[in-house]
Amino acid sequence: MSPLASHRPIIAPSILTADYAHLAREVRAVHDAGAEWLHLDVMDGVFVPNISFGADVVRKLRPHSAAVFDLHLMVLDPAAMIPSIVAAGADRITIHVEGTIHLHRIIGQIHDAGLKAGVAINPGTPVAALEAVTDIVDQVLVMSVNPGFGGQSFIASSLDKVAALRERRGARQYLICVDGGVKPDNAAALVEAGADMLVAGSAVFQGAGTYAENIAALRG
Ligand SMILES: O=C(CO)[C@H](O)[C@H](O)COP(=O)(O)O
Ligand SMILES: [Fe+2]
Repeated sequence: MSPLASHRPIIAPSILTADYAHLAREVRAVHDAGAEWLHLDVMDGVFVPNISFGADVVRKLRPHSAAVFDLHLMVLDPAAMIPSIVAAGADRITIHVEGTIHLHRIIGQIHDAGLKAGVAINPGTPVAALEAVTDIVDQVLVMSVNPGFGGQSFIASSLDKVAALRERRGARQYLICVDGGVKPDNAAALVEAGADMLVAGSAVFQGAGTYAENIAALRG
């Protein structure tokens, strides 16, 4: 069973596909449209073949939104970056299993700063890679596209990973999150399989309806 009181998924719009020329307006708009979380993708051009933004942009956006700032660090060796991301106003920080050889230590670093910590796995990484830290993390993130870009197609085998994580969770309290290619046509199946939080970039910012309609469509 989900650790959430009800199994209404948290929707976290990813600003990767928002209008970068008007980011403050965009983050206000999705929060007003009903998104409780905002997903901020930090990319270093090394761990992934793309560069997005860093702590300075997060800090500038912070006064424009009361949403939970959920940072997804797609960077190699995130330890050095974490203090500036914390100071910028992050609420939750997710790092990649594949991005560090000191996973346990960095989760502790995030917790010591008073934030919630998450761990992500790429499509090519099995759920078993999370096993040693699932008792200390607040969320796990299943990447359902290869990280680096918005607007990619959902990788179907991610659904099995979500189901496996729910199966393994037992009494632990971590949220199961999914990121990449999440659309109204796969959101219900993801929630049914056990997803508590859905990241959605293009489905929200480039969907057919208003932001409120696009978010409602994901909640089904
Ligand atoms: O981490 C990410 C990419 O690496 C993004 O959060 C993700 O791609 C969201 O965009 P979309 O919903 O369009 O796939
Ligand atoms: Fe992301």
